[in-house]
Amino acid sequence: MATITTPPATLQPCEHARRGRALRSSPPRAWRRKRCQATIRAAATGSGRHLETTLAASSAAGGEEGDVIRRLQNGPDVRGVALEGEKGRPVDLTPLAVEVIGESFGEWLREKGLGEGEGEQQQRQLRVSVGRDPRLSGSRLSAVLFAGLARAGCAVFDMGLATTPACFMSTILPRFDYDASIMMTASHLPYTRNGLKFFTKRGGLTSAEVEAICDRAAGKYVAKKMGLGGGGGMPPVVMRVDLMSAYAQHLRDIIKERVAHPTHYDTPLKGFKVIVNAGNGCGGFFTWDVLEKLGADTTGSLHLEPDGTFPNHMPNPEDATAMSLTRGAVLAHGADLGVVFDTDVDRSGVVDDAGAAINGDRLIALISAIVLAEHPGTTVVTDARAGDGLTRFVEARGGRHCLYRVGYRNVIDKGVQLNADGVETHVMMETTGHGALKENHFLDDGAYMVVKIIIEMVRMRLAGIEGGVGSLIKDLEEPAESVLFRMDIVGEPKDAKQRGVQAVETFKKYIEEGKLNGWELDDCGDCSVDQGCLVDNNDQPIDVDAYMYRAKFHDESQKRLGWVHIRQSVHNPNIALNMQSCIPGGCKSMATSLFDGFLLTSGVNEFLDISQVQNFVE
Ligand SMILES: O=P(O)(O)OC[C@H]1O[C@H](O)[C@H](O)[C@@H](O)[C@@H]1O
Repeated sequence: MATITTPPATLQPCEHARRGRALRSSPPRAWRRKRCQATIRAAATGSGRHLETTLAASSAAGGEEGDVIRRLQNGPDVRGVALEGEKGRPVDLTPLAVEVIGESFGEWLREKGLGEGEGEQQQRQLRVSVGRDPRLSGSRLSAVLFAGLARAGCAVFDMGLATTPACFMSTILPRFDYDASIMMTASHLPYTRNGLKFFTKRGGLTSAEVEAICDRAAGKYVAKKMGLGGGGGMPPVVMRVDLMSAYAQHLRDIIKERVAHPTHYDTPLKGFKVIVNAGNGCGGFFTWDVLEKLGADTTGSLHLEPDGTFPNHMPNPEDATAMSLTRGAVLAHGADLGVVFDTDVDRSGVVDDAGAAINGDRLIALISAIVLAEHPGTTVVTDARAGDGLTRFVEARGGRHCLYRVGYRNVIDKGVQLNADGVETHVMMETTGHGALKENHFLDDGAYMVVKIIIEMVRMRLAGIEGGVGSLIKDLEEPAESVLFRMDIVGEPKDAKQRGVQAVETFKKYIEEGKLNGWELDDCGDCSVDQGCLVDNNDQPIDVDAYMYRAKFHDESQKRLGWVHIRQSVHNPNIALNMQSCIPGGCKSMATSLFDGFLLTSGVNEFLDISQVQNFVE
């Protein structure tokens, strides 16, 4: 297999990147050789003594065993298999892994200077909260997470079942005001998985920060395996706190204040019927603690009880069953709105009163329409899988559309960067339903997105506007076709990431060298964001989510048929190939061109399972 030596090249360096930041040509950190010495400080159990062991990076932090921990990093999250039951995937998110990651996070926080230099006390104890989704592995893994945090000297606050955005809000809401928070969740992934998301008051940690924590944890893991890490001792003291009631009140207050109902201020949702489908994840609270307390009728809501086996369907606004069951309930009960949350409520989708599913591009359009009315001319950042119709929708309302890398953190970070560069950017949304607003701490919060939509729904009725919220996006042009293929990366799991990069880079090279007729890499032109900022400047190449490209296809008559977006999955060893066409049959033409001209001829079929594309073409 060829070794990747070139960094993922620039499609077209973005103006914002050109301003002051040099492009680095280093390979992604995940497989960069660590040359430093790793110091493992291991506290001897009970005795208070410290063993200090210095190991060469190649045998500890850089060694095979430590890679067990590093491979748990999925972009800005930690994700892994926590329960037996997945064919070919052993448990890797073990209690020991979670404990050392928790401990490393606590130490990392201290190193970042949190809790220092406040008044007389030079260093106060850091306060870290922990929430979790209802997964079966959650309570066992929480216990070791608490232990890891306590070993790092943190005071631990257990919020029990919570949502990911609520965890972040526990660092902001006055009664809580924690230094940091961890949410234990694997979002919409199967019940066998679990994971961690990290927050400080600044927001979610970046991929690079999580990588640093995992690197540190890898050293601890190796030391513990060698019997050097201590452990045991007294169980940590953990304070149980009720965060979700305060978070729900925070959401209720926003709705009350912004609707400012002229006749019933405290119950602005009186007369509205709203269906919630929580998919047995964490979103049930929104029904009884937000909607009903504001006067809404929620009869007919679905799967509100948390159940870590997810017996009905995965909680996910992209899930066809979740959307169609919600649609059925909305129509059966004559509801004004249906709401679908993902497991940990950082994503959502809705169904309008006519039963139309509003997720993906439609949800981005709906939120953009609402926010553009409040902030004319604002920029909307999405991932590059958004359709051309969405760009026209945003532009028709005076907004600007910036298409960026897939991955919610990438999209949010791009918005933060644009604002810092003076480009007013209020909306950052991924087509998966992760949506963040500038007005809400740049936090991807599925419940807050629904709050925005509900406020608009009530305002429309108060203003006597006919039609539900769906009427706000009636001019959104949809693509004629859209397809997603997954090509599994075959072979040794440890080589999967590198093979994935190889496949994606080969695709790019093929197009650049003119080996694929009709194809052209999409770029951002002169980088005015209104032309779509399809930029991959990769000044900070991080793991797999730095390597992704979008290319457009023209047929022999130079007619543009659509585009393809290629990238490596962050969760599983596969290449995701999204295709969108503006004409019926366009996806088949594009798939055929790629199959014959690239997949069969470039050699990538030696390590990619291309059968999905083949079946589609044939
Ligand atoms: O790479 P995939 O398996 O398609 O998953 C990609 C998606 O994973 C998660 O859901 C992240 O939250 C999203 O930001 C990301 O787009």
